[in-house]
Amino acid sequence: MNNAQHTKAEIVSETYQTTGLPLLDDPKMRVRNVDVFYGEKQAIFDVNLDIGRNQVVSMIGPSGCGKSTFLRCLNRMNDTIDICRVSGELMLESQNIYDKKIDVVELRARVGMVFQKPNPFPKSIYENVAYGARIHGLTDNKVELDELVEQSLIRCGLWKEVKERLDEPATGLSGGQQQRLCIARAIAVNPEVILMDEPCSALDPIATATVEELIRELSENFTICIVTHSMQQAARVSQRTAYFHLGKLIEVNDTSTVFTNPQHQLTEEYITGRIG
Ligand SMILES: Nc1ncnc2c1ncn2[C@@H]1O[C@H](COP(=O)(O)OP(=O)(O)OP(=O)(O)O)[C@@H](O)[C@H]1O
Repeated sequence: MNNAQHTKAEIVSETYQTTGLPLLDDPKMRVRNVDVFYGEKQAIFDVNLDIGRNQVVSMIGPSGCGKSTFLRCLNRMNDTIDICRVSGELMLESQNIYDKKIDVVELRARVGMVFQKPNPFPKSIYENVAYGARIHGLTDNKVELDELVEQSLIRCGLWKEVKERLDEPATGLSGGQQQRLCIARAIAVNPEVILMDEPCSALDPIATATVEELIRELSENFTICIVTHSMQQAARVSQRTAYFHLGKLIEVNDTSTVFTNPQHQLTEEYITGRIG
């Protein structure tokens, strides 16, 4: 470890208490004292954060700072990693999502996820959207299902592009279309929260702009948490931004404050490009 890194680690441990406004009135999700370990190694340290309703919150920070790990706590996706252990309290409305009685499949319908690489099922465009609704028992009725598929695709701006080819394989769509299809699949089960882990990193600039526009529109009805490597993207799509460093939530505030008037030295160094 060189001196500069050493100093950063010291800054984080000496001053660790999240700067800004991590807590909100009447949040959608409430995270308290969350630690995450992979085996012996701690990846997230004592995070306290409220996720506001019908808002977009961005998670930013250098590679390996724990953004994805934190995001995956919010719908227990870390349960799929054997060595991963999460402690602390994570509430969705008034329910502790780590309660033993929680049905994780139901939880993931309430808190949906969109991944970095578009991952449509190897099925038709129609089936990709209808599948979740069927397995979650929303409807089996063909007319209702048709309506649900159409509405979900309309909301994702994809209907006009695919309505003549609903029975074709989803894998035949472009990358940007596939990602919008994955978002349509997530919203078809009417989630309360949508988690997005770098949803545009595999897309070209035009497809990225379309997905960003979609994220802004969806935030009218859904709570959205997005991990992004792009500060410009965080600035364009989110109302709040959370800056992570070495597993700690250093600063969170409304997005314009984080980018124009950061309160913590580490946030400032990151947004001015001095931490990569
Ligand atoms: N499955 C895993 N097993 C062991 N360690 C892991 C695992 N996933 C992540 N880690 C470690 O946890 C820490 C945080 O990783 P994480 O992927 O959450 O960071 P990130 O900020 O999302 O990084 P990136 O921006 O590069 O995607 C890193 O030190 C990483 O090596």
